[in-house]
Amino acid sequence: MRFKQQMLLVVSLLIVIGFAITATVSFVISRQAALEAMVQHELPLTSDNIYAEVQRDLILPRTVSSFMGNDTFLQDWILEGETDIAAVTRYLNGIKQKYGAFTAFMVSEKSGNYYHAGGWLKQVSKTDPRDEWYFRVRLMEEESELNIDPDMANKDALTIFINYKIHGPDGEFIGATGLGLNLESIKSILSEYRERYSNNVYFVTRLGNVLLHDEQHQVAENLSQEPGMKEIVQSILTEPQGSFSYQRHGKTYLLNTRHIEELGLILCVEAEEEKVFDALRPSLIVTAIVCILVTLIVLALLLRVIRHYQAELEGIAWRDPLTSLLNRRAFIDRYAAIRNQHQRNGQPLSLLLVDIDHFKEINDRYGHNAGDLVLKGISEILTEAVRPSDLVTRWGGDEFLLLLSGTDSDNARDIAERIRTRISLEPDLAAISEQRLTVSIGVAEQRDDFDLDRHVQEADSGLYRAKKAGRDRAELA
Ligand SMILES: Nc1nc2c(ncn2[C@@H]2O[C@H](COP(=O)(O)OP(=O)(O)OP(=O)(O)O)[C@@H](O)[C@H]2O)c(=O)[nH]1
Repeated sequence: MRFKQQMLLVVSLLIVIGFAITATVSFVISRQAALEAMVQHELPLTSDNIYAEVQRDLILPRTVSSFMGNDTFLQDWILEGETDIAAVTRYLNGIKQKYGAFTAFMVSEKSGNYYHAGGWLKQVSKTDPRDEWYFRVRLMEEESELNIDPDMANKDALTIFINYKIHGPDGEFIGATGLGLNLESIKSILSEYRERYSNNVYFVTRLGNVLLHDEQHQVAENLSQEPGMKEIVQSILTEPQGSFSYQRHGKTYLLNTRHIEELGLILCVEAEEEKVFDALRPSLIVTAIVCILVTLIVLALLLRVIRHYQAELEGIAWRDPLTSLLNRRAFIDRYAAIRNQHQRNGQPLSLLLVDIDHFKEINDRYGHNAGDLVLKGISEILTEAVRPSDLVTRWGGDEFLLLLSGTDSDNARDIAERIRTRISLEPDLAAISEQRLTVSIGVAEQRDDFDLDRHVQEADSGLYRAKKAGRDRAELA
């Protein structure tokens, strides 16, 4: 491989490796930062917001339930023997309508009757698991509780019940009342969070049963059934708050948990780790594009610089600094190829060896600078006199060697004659030497058995003849 290509390869490799290292390091750092932001800020913040919204949704129903538990109408109605069922039905229905509750209910301790907005529903029974709540409430120390149960009065729809105790005038327990709230409103909060932040939100009971989840998010019925959660489920159920990561279906999830004491539930907010990297992808793509562009630009510049210096070096190596003509080395380098090509094509090829007459005198009389000007002037005339495909060389000192393609000796001699006349009539050259400046030219056509030395020798013989014959002429060998 050539030096230039090696250089370009090494430089592009260095740039690409440099960019790859920088991009990898910045990706790893950004990934870490994004994960930390997700674990430490986004998930806890989402959890706080949902907690606040759930709280807000429950405040009014709690207040209304508390009001019902302390309402003298209900107390009196129970104590007076529960005679006017229509009155209590109206009362419960009114509250249900006014506060948009799912249900409003009241149970009498004395009769065990369960009333709701539609009237009498049933009698609570210790043996019916559905009535377990009532027997729990009557024994509990607190005045109220929150509970999630199916509502028998509403086709067993899952409902949040706010249960309040009712006391008689002496503080004795005479019944329980309260409101039931539709879970749909809370479910819609979960959907909203999934759509807005693509976070999965679900509620789990203290036993790990998944109670409430966004419809589009599939979760096991109990956290312990989720294989990836085996090791963390105990911590989720016992620690008031927690940050976890676990695997599900080959994907990693970041999970934030928080116990909501008022509901007896655990709020779980989780995000897919992959989604965190989605945000980093555009910056990676931009880095890759910048890397490619910078590499291409640097390579293009490098190529230009290399070409420039290569041309400059070639100029130094192959050209005569005074006249900018090809030097002897360049001529020797090219001669063989040109000669072979002409031989193959059966074309003639001729040399003109041009030597300035009495050049030494010009140098001696007018100085070296004047001599240099003459050399430059003649090189310009020579270049103009032949075709661009011909070679014009400063052969050495005041000698120029011209290689004329497709030119036989007759033509070469004509060209030599034209050059000679042109130089001898050039006023600028005459002005330097204060007399007509002339050249002598040796002409030699290439022959099959000629190499360069032999060919030049032949031209030199012609030149010698021209000089000998009195100069200012062109002669064949
Ligand atoms: N100014 C100048 N002179 C040079 C340069 N190279 C060679 N010369 C001079 O060119 C002269 C060549 O002279 P010759 O070819 O030997 O003799 P001449 O005076 O040209 O005489 P004839 O060739 O016999 O007509 C020498 O004096 C060299 O010093 C150059 O680059 N610049």
